[in-house]
Amino acid sequence: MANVSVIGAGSWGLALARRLCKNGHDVTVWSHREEGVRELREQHENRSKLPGVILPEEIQYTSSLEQAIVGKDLCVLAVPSVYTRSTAEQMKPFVTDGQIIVSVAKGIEESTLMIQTDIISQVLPQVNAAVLSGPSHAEEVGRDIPTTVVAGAADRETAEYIQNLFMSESFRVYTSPDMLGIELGGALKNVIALAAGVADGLGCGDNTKAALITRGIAEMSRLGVAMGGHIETFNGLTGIGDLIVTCSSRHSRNRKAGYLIGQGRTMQEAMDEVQMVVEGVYSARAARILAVKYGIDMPIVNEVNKVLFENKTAREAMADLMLRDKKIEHPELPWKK
Ligand SMILES: NC(=O)c1ccc[n+]([C@@H]2O[C@H](COP(=O)([O-])OP(=O)(O)OC[C@H]3O[C@@H](n4cnc5c(N)ncnc54)[C@H](O)[C@@H]3O)[C@@H](O)[C@H]2O)c1
Ligand SMILES: O=P(O)(O)OC[C@H](O)CO
Repeated sequence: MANVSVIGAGSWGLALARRLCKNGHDVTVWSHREEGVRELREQHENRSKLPGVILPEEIQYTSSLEQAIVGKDLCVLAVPSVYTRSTAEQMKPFVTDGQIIVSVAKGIEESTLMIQTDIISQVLPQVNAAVLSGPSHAEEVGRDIPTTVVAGAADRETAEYIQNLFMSESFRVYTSPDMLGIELGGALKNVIALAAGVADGLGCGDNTKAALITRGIAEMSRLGVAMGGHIETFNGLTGIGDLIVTCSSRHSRNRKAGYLIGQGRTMQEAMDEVQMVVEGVYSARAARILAVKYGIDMPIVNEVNKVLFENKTAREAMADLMLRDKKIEHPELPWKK
């Protein structure tokens, strides 16, 4: 059994801490708030982030990063992606050579366009950065609803170590060497999920949702492959799989924020109302910059940006997407005549 920690006590960090503890590991959870630590010790539940999921009494809680990191076989980094860099900076004095840090956040850093494991490796070059991602809402993982994810690492041994640590009868873990593809899928799907939510908010239907998911994965794959990710990854759990769950689920924060925008709220009003992390808002800007940099056509990402940041109405954005230049669905396919 391993001695592990989860850095970040939001819904995802706690659902994973519970999974690891139920798998028999010693688990310490770090929260950046002393008050959060006290509540978790007393209540064994985060009533605002993950209500109804009671955590095993064996889990330890701390607000000391030293306690959460020193001597741990593996640390899961589960703070929202906008805090990955600042948290990694604070972890610096305590990490050791080769220590496994598993990123579970989904986002592209706006100022650097970097994925999470690259940020971790830049700030903490001595660690072994890996990723765990896939269609996995905390609300379901916390209730042992069957879920499948992917552990990505630079070497097979690390990926299999993570797989063994997390795997259970309700949490199936695959392995993959394509960390870049995994992370781009996780970040970009949030932008498309905002669009799917907007469509729901406008009162569109299932046809619209299917169109956004299908054309969305086409955009994500084009960019991801141009950046060095593998097409198989975008066709898998961390690509189309995560896109489907985020665009369809009642648990999705990104879809919910999009829904509110579709109903007429501003971006800020929607984020305030969701009260949890809406990472698609940050990744949307990064995705648009990357699309320009790599010369990739990303019409849905573009329209999401215009609605979020340029006061374009959701209805106008939808109309403009529908009336873009006429296209061939798969230009690479040959005609018979
Ligand atoms: N919730 C899910 O179902 C889910 C599933 C897969 C991946 N993720 C990813 O996990 C990451 C965390 O999401 P979440 O849903 O747990 O978020 P959340 O909104 O539930 O919780 C965010 C947590 O971040 C912490 N935090 C706030 N400010 C901080 C700071 N300055 N430094 C460090 N920590 C701070 C807070 O204590 C809070 O508990 C995100 O990147 C998300 O994409 C979430
Ligand atoms: O669906 P969201 O927007 O809550 O994002 C959470 C996770 O990425 C789902 O896998």
